[in-house]
Amino acid sequence: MSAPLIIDAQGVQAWYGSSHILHGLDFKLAKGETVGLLGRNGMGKSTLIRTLLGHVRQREGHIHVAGKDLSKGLPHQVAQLGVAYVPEGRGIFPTLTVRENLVMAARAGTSGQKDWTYERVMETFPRLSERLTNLGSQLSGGEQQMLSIGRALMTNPDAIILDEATEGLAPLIVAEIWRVIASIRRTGIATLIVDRDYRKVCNESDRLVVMQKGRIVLEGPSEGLRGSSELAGYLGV
Ligand SMILES: Nc1ncnc2c1ncn2[C@@H]1O[C@H](COP(=O)(O)OP(=O)(O)OP(=O)(O)O)[C@@H](O)[C@H]1O
Repeated sequence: MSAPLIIDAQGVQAWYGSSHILHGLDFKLAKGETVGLLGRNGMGKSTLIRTLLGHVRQREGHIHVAGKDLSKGLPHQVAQLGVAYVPEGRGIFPTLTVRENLVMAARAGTSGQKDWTYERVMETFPRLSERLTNLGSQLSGGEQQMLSIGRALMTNPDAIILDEATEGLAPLIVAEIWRVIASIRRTGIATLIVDRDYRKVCNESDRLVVMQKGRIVLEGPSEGLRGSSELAGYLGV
């Protein structure tokens, strides 16, 4: 892998109380690549993401973000280094309008890049542009999800992590979100995707990482693993 690493984690372990969830795994996300993180329910995908982002405090191992040692880092430090997070269950401000939600997230990226402006987010999500004065709480689930992705883009990130971005949404909205994910990918922002639609993840990623019981059990180029019996076995499909 020759591109610089945005996330470089080694020997990551994590616990919730006395439950040992992650058992020493290595994970890398290089500049510009799209990684699909797969695994059955409860295998530790969200925990890995939340650990890399500094949300899980009970952890061990080495985590470097953009070359900086954030093994003991906090979520805002990870965000400042250009990693945006679209959490499962969204993460927007319900009492602020769509416009306010977007504008307050705006900032230049780590290299001063300002590619993602309010106008560009509006063009990307025409639906949101029709709801500018609505409060976050007044949006449909799909619109909230778009707003959450829009907020992440407004930070001009080097990487964006999408945890179950299409969960519980209607098929038309799901298709629209995948369209946006594909366009984010084309702009060169590194992306880490967790989604239940493993076929879509396989098709929309460069590399797959498969987890089972808090360990990485399979990884490699998506093209090679897509449709393999080994992948099907781990996913139980
Ligand atoms: N806050 C928490 N406190 C205690 N245990 C938790 C907590 N969050 C998750 N777990 C447990 O950690 C394990 C891994 O969960 P995690 O959510 O990381 O899996 P996942 O692969 O993302 O699954 P899913 O697709 O169902 O979200 C599960 O056994 C889960 O019950």
